[in-house]
Amino acid sequence: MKYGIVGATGRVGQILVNIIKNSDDSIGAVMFEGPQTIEFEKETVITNDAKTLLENSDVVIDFSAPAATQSVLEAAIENPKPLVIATTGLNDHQQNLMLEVSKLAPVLYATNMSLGVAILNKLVSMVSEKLRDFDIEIVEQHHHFKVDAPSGTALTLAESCAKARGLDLKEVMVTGRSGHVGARTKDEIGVFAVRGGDVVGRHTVGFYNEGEFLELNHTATSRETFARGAIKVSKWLVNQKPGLYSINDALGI
Ligand SMILES: NC(=O)C1=CN([C@@H]2O[C@H](COP(=O)(O)OP(=O)(O)OC[C@H]3O[C@@H](n4cnc5c(N)ncnc54)[C@H](OP(=O)(O)O)[C@@H]3O)[C@@H](O)[C@H]2O)C=CC1
Ligand SMILES: O=C(O)C1=N[C@H](C(=O)O)C[C@H](O)C1
Repeated sequence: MKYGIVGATGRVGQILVNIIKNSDDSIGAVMFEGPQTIEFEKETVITNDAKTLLENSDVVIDFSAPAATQSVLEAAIENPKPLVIATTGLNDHQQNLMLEVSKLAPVLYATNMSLGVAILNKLVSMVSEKLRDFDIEIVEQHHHFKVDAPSGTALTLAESCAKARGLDLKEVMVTGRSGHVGARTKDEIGVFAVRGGDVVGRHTVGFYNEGEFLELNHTATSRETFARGAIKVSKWLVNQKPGLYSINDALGI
């Protein structure tokens, strides 16, 4: 299979490139914005043009930035290809574009490509529904280079918690508290971002009540987890019909 990689020079992209280079698959094309900081095989097309990337790939994996994801989605309307999108911080327009492309080709969007987080997401949904009276607070920790906050994963986890209680996340999410903010309201879901050092990714979903609390935590210790997860779901995605898929669909959980 020929992969197209958006964000090939990035922190995750470089790991992805190395894994695929050492496998039976190949890299048809890579896309990034700035200078070329790593070596590619001579048959790999290096481009910053999404159309060229799609033309030279059987499946595209995207760990980049929302602007790059948008250009790939726009090009995919004309040249649909299976897309695995891992970039976070997408706006409503970009998410709608993804929906449009998914009518033409299989698209999988996951804010976290790890199996552990996929399971965590199912757990928090169950706990949120069963422990209805418990206050939910989510804390995520990431490296100091991360540009979006809260993390895509934290937002997905918050969305699962809200949905399990029949709440609209937009109405109940609180991302900061400072000053005389008053007592916590019952339905609030707090989502807080910590940034520092080289933390790969840590998410804690806490359920707090009087007399007890439960905290569910996932910690990623290597970015290889995300890269390997994305490759695994790509192999599943290429055999699917057009549609918008989740990581749960690909993992069968
Ligand atoms: N779903 C998941 O499991 C995970 C998702 N992520 C998400 O993946 C994304 C990338 O993360 P990370 O690897 O740490 O980021 P980096 O900043 O290290 O890498 C970003 C890559 O995207 C490229 N890029 C940025 N803007 C453009 C553009 N306009 N056109 C083309 N290429 C562009 C960069 O190229 P250049 O450097 O040349 O500008 C670089 O290759 C983030 O959104 C992050 O949240 C990260 C880990 C796991
Ligand atoms: O930017 C990162 O590094 C990560 N981003 C994803 C997110 O925003 O949830 C996934 C992972 O936690 C690492």
